[in-house]
Amino acid sequence: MRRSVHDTALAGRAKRFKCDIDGSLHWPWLFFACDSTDEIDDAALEGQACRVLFHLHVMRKTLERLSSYRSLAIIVVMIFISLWFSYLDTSGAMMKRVPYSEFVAAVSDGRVERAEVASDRIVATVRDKENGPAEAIVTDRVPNVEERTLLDAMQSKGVVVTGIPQRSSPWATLLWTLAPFLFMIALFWGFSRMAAPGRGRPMSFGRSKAKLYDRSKEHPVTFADVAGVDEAKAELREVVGFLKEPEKYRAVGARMPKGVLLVGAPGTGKTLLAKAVAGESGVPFFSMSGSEFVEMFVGVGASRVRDLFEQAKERASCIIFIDELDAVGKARAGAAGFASNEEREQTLNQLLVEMDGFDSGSGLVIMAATNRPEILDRALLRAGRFDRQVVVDRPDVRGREAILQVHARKVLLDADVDLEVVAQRTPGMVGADLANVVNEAALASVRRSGKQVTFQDFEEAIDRIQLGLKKEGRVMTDHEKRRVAIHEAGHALVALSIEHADPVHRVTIIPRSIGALGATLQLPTEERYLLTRDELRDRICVLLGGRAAEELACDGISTGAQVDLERATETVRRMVCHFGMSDALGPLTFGHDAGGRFLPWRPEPVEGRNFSEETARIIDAEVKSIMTKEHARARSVLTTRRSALDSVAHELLTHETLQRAELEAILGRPKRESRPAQHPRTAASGA
Ligand SMILES: Nc1ncnc2c1ncn2[C@@H]1O[C@H](COP(=O)(O)OP(=O)(O)OP(=O)(O)O)[C@@H](O)[C@H]1O
Ligand SMILES: [Zn+2]
Repeated sequence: MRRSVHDTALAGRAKRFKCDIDGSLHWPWLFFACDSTDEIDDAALEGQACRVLFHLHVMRKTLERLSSYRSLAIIVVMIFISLWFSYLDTSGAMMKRVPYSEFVAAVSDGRVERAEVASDRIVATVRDKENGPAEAIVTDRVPNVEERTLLDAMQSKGVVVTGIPQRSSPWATLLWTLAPFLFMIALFWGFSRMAAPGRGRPMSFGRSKAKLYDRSKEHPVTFADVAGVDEAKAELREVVGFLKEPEKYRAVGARMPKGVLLVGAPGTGKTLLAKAVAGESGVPFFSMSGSEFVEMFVGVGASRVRDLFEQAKERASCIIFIDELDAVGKARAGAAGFASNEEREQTLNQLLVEMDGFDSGSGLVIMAATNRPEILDRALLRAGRFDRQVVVDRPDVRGREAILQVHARKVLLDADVDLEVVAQRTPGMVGADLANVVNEAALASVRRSGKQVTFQDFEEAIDRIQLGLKKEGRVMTDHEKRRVAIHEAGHALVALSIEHADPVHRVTIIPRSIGALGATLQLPTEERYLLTRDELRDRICVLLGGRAAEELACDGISTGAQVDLERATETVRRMVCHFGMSDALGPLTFGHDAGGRFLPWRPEPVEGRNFSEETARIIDAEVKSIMTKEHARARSVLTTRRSALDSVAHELLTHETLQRAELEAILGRPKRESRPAQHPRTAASGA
């Protein structure tokens, strides 16, 4: 009786196949194998027959992958052509065929030049009777008839006689001709086996490399794991709402944004937020980095984009997350642009096409992250694409505390640890840095074999991250040590003496691995978003304090002030060129600002100067004049407090590190009002 293979049988067979064929089987193939076996009796499917059938079907699948029957047809034709030629070659069908007697006559006439003798025929080169040109002939050999006499006759006439290989059987010929093709097929078979999930994919350039996070498999990230970015979270809650209950939105006719772009400085938690959206809404999450799309070959990126969207659409509702969107989404070069990059542009175009190509009600949400929104192609940002932009800001002091709390859940904290103070000590740090601080503190605790993480461990961790490792093994001469002490004392004293400088938190002459021989740590009194001209000037003055102290108290100056001078010059230049803070030039800006919004550096140099030679000269003069003024001011502060400078330097040499209270004890009450430290931010000046 013939009947269909029903589901349970199929499932059982699938299990068996799985162990039979070392796990490389996956479901689609099984279905493929079965859509033709359903006509076959169940019993016949058992055992060997079943396996053979399966292999045959897999083979067919493989051939299909070879872009199917057209190439198969070509292969078959090629096989026939080569078979035909080898037949002609071995049978001598293109040569003149002569009767045996005629050949014998030619031998006795001495017209035969050479002869190749096989078991069933003789191929020879024979001149014709008029001594014309030699031609190749073939004759059927009659075995055992006058054989010896013929050979003797040929030898006596000086014919070169050689043997030729036996004509091989047609089957062997077929096999040899087929060998390369069989080899190729085997190769593809191997490749397609490798294409099974969980293995490398040699033939899959165009496949997207997206990683799929399935909520059911991993511990899902939720909004509780992301702290300090409350505005961003609030905006993303809406996306979660949509993914959870799309009908509610559809009912009112509300359209969800197709794309959400997270912008913010590196390490602020953009990736984490995207994962949290997936975790909260419980949908699959495809994650891929922008740089993974772009390969050397034109067209690969585009097909990866296509593949990614195809995979995602099958699984909607789901989230596609593209990290480092700027790697593909950089503005396209104009028509005249030399540096146009064909591959990247194609990839970007494909991305634009795909984003247009799905319906915003389909449950597919695209999220992307970048820290360079300013270089993105305008087309990406227009309505209907990444039409919602969420800024993930650097956390403020309360945000930092919240982030520290999230990460401190995983470590054993000593009772003396106040995360609020740690947050105050880590201004400017982002989520990734803070995660690092907690981890470094835990490591510090292990190093000293502690049971819990103490506040001291946190202090050490912060220093490690801000200033680099302590270089305790570094031996400095007493001379050098004294110079560093004076230099740092100079910074500290100037900072304590002028009105707008941030209070000094700590001075140290312990060398650190990031090039600094000592450091003066200042913490601002509150979280600041603006700086006045006076504050900037005072900063410059503090930076120049180190050099000024060396001039006054050491014999001559040293290389130790390089970093200070660089920073001071950069600040002055920005004051003059970008902040309009110079009297001679007035409220104008010159040149291009040297930083992105979220990155402190500009990745590509901006060419061209938008001011005249004359202005350039005035800018230089202004920069120089401000620097000179501040330098003179620092010197005068230190000259009037020369004895204080010496005593701070002396204390530094004995104790190596001075805290704020100790400094104040040496100097007496500072001259200016010091406001209580609440929301500090750091400005560490190097050696
Ligand atoms: N707001 C935050 N709350 C808790 N942890 C955070 C936060 N921000 C960052 N982190 C920690 O830092 C790690 C790195 O963050 P993430 O990769 O999300 O940053 P990113 O903004 O995507 O950085 P990049 O722009 O460099 O890709 C996270 O795995 C997490 O441990
Ligand atoms: Zn210095």
